[in-house]
Amino acid sequence: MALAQTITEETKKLEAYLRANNLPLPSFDVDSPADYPKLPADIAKSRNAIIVATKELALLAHGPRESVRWAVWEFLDVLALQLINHFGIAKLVPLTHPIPLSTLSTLTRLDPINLARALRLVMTKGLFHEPEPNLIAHTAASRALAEDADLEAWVGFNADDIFPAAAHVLEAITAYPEATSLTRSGFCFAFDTVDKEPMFVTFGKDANRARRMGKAMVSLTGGEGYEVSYLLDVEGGGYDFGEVDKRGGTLVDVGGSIGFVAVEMARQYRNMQFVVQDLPKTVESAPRPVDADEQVAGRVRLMAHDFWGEQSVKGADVYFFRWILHNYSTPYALRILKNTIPALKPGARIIINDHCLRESGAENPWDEIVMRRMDVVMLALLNAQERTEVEYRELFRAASENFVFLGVTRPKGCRMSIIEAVWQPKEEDETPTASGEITPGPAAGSDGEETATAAPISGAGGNEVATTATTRVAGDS
Ligand SMILES: C[S@@+](CC[C@H](N)C(=O)[O-])C[C@H]1O[C@@H](n2cnc3c(N)ncnc32)[C@H](O)[C@@H]1O
Repeated sequence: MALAQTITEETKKLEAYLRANNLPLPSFDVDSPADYPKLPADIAKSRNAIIVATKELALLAHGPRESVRWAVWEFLDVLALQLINHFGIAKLVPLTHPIPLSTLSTLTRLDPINLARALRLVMTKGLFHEPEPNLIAHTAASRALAEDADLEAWVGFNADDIFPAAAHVLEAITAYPEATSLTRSGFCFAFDTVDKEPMFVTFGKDANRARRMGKAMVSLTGGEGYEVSYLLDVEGGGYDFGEVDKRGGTLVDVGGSIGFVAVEMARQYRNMQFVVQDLPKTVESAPRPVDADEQVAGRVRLMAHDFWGEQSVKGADVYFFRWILHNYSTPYALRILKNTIPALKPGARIIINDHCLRESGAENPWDEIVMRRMDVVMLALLNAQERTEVEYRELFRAASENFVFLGVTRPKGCRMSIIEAVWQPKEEDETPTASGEITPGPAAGSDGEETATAAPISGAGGNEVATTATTRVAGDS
């Protein structure tokens, strides 16, 4: 079988590389590294081929009917991981020696039966093992969960927030088939906030939940294919801010969280100025100073700003949106772009750093799975979506004819794309604010209902999206 041959050949290449470089061979052993080292491109390709071929071969070996029968049971694996994570079991198991199940059950509120069944199901995913009956020990994967607080947060956010939201998507899209409103998503149905508030507002009221999502985002950003370094690696296809840097230009990172992306940019580009905008509570939680290097910290300004209001930093060179527009269906995404327009000077760039979906099957199969899943996560949480190049182009066109869409690039090895447009107003359209000096005004606040009105444009699959959406964007978010 060709797949079996691929697995053999590519595994040999991977193993030879690891041995030649004195690197540990992959193992479930508790002392094995939790991550692969950075591999050269050809070996990374081999590793990917193994992942894809083993998955495909397993599907073929199961056969069509059995594959479908058991595919729909995968949520039970999530349930078991949710229990293990929620009750902090990974931290209760000693790293150095096994623990009797009976002893472990005295350390947790999970009763012995539920503890044992959750453990034994996650064991099938490589977390924990049972060297002898009723003796529980760590594997490398369960150790990672015990030691990596961001990974724990990632599992918690997915299992406790996204999992219930996903379970309510059917109810949400049955009641509201257009699926564009931020307050009518699966998440809102799951947590009883339909027509009350969007997810970000719910999280804004609960510091622990908001912190967990923030840490989960850090875990995702540290994961393979999402590192900020891709964006900044010019030779590898990242964005070249050299020209903006040369003239000491300004980049506004809209929804820039606690500034970690801007800080990485500022470390590489030593002349540029950065403004990081986010909601007040997020900005308050940013480290002060934002970086230990004074030269960097002195050029990164944190600012509370609500992007449902007009952009208050006028005349910057770049308005940067990373993981922002994919959080919103088209009416809202348009609103965000339109709120930026009054601040734009001719030549100003909008740079979006998000997934850009290609046609089905164009990605390598593992990237395809991750990106398609992310698209559905956006549906479940926010009635939002990942977009294709055509949809981005259309989004800019619908926001204003004065945007010139420059296209989409994608750094090698990265799942995220760089989508760029430039503001080129026809002369009569130029506004006085848009051509002058940078005026970082006070943060705009919004205090209640916002109505996002958009011309009808085609959404994914050619469906027309609603032209008007109403969302609460309360100041307490
Ligand atoms: C998915 S995170 C992306 C964060 C960051 N750009 C990154 O690349 O990791 C979305 C961010 O948008 C912020 N946000 C949500 N609503 C906002 C609003 N109305 N105005 C400004 N920021 C907002 C959130 O607080 C969060 O930091």
